[in-house]
Amino acid sequence: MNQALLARLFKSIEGSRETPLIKVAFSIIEDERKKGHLRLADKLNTILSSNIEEGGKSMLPLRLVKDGQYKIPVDRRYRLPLATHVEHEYLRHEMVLTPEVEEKIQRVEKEYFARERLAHFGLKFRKKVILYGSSGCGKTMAAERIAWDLGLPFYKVRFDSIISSYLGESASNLQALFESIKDYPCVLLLDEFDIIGKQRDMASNDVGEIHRIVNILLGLLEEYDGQGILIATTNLEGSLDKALFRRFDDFIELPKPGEKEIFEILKISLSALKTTKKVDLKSFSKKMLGMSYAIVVKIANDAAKKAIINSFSEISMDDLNKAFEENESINR
Ligand SMILES: Nc1ncnc2c1ncn2[C@@H]1O[C@H](COP(=O)(O)OP(=O)(O)OP(=O)(O)O)[C@@H](O)[C@H]1O
Repeated sequence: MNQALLARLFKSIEGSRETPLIKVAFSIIEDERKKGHLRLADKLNTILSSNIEEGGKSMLPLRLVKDGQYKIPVDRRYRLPLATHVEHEYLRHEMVLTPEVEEKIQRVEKEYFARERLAHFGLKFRKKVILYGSSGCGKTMAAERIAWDLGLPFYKVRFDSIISSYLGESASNLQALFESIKDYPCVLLLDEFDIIGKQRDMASNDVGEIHRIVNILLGLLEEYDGQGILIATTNLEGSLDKALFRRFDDFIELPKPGEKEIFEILKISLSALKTTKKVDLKSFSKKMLGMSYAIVVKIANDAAKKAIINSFSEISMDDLNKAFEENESINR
C-alpha cells in the first residue's frame, strides 16, 4: 500500500491496546520493520501510539510537566519509566576534589546561575556536559552535586528501558525522553553513556539499527537547547564515538584522588572516631595512591566499622592496614 495512504489510515485508528484493529495495526508495523522499512514503521508507531487510549488518557504527549506535575515518560511496550528521579535530600554532594576539577564543575554551575546575563549577550550556558574517568571516581556523584547546588530536580536515564529489546522502539523512547525535558529545567544524567557504543557487540543483523539509534541520539543532542543540563558519564573516553563527543559543550575528567585528596577523605570518613597515636594518615594516604575515591571511602569505612563492632574507642593502624589489604586487589 502507498505509504501516505497507510499513514492516513493509521491516523483514523483509535482505541485501547486491546482493540482488535489496534492489534492488527501493530502487526502491520512489525511486518514493515521486518521488511526493513524502519522509517515507515517508526512513523506508523508514533501515529498509532498517540491514538491509543489508556485509562481514558492518550499515552502521548510524554511530557515531564503535565498540569504542573512532572511525569516521567515510559517506554511504550513495558510501561517502564525511561528515567528515575532522585529526591533532592538523597543527592550526594559533599565531594573532595582537586582545585582544577572543582573549578571546572563550578564553572558549569556559575554559568547556569548567570544564564540570563549570558543570554543577554547572546551566549548560552554550558548545558551538555560529559564527565569521564575510571570507575568510582565520582562521575555520578558530580552530576548529583551539580543538581544539588543548582537546586534542580535530578533524573537518571534508564538505558535498559531506552534500549528496548524491540530495537525499533529505542528511537521513539529516546525522542520521547528528550521531548519531555525540552521545557523542563532539570539535570538529566545519561549514566554509562558508553552503553550506546557497547551495543555494537550485538548480533550483526541489529548493527544497522544500533547505528540508527546512535544517529538519532546525535541529532537529539545536537538539537537539545533546553533549560536544564544534560550530563553524560563514561568510563572510557576512547570507546565513545568521536561524533558523539563533539556534541557536548564541556568535557570534565574526574581523575583518581591524589595524596592530598585521599588524606582529606580519610580525615572526613574517620572524623566520628578517634585514631590511636600510631596512626599516620599522611603515609597511609601515600600507600593508597592509585586507588579510586570509592575504594578509599570503603577502606576508611571498613576500618571504622571494625573498631565500632569490636567496641574499640579508637581506630588503630592495624584496622586500617587490614581494610587496605582486603580491598587492595579490587582497584588500583
Ligand atoms: N570526589 C569525591 N569525593 C568524595 N567521595 C567520592 C568522590 N568521588 C567518589 N566518591 C565516593 O565514591 C562513591 C562512588 O562514586 P560514583 O558513583 O560517583 O562513581 P562513578 O565514577 O560514577 O563510578 P562508576 O563509573 O562505577 O559508575 C561515592 O558514593 C563516594 O562515596
